[in-house]
Amino acid sequence: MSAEGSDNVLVGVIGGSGLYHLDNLTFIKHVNPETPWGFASSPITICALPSGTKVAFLARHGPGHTINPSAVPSRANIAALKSLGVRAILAFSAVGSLKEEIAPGDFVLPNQIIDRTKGIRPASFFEGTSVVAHTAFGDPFAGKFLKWLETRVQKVLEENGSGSKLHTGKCIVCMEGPQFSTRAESKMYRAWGGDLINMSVLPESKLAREAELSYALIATATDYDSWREEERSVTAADVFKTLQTNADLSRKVAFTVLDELHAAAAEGDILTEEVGSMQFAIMPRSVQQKDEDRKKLSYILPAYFSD
Ligand SMILES: CSC[C@H]1O[C@H](OP(=O)(O)O)[C@H](O)[C@@H]1O
Ligand SMILES: Nc1ncnc2[nH]cnc12
Repeated sequence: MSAEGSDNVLVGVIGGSGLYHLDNLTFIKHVNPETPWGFASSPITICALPSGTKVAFLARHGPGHTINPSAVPSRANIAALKSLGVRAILAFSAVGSLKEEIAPGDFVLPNQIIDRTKGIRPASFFEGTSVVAHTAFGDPFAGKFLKWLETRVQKVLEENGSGSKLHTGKCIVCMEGPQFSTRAESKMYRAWGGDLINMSVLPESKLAREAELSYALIATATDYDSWREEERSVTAADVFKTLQTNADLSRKVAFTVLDELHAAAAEGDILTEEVGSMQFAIMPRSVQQKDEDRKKLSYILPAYFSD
């Protein structure tokens, strides 16, 4: 672990489209660790809550939204956050709704994912190494963390009085993009049981699991994608309409939950499922693992790969 860990930053926030900063928190500094997978999307902002609790913030597409979803350096993003000492990641994403009851402006805590990426994104820390690992991903989000968030996010939405609803237990489809879906695809995802769609939750969530980090996504609905017969299909302009309001509300949610989340992370409360989860995922023939690969992997999993 790098010297950056001494900041005691246990919680990382990943901001998506529209959420490029947490300017309701106090800026402390930028850090930009070089990981074995390169640099993160942008320097990571270390910022403080009024209590002094520090958190790390990373803009997924860079602060000027210059990185398209297929090119987000997710391995570097997750590795960099882990190198700071982060144990839990609260990620935000702008999503399309595949269900009538999930309206633009609503917030959602998905618990399942359907993968419609096209295999062009590096999706594992083990890729290209002599180490094989088969990570359990049946429940792609941290279950206890999701439960923990439910009441807290609900409270912020109610207090905000904007009418934004919270939906839980939903399934998000992650498509490759950058173009939006056809009408036929949008309808197919509904038939498959998809409730939401974005271009970012994979491989981010898989990599968080490989790094034994607790990961939850707050999906903020911006549009109805392209399945509604009578409506025109989604455009970026539709997405932009709700992006700013959703981002403002996301900042309120972050401001409200981060102190308590830091405390829970410090106690190990919501982290028990992920820590240790890779132990039986890694194929055990360590004699055949190259030293250079063990060194690389020790950056994210020192418990298994530090000699
Ligand atoms: C701007 S519309 C499509 C774009 O928005 C979402 O980004 P993020 O998940 O980072 O909020 C979606 O995944 C696409 O990348
Ligand atoms: N309709 C949509 N499809 C994919 N990603 C999105 N992000 C926001 N809206 C989206």
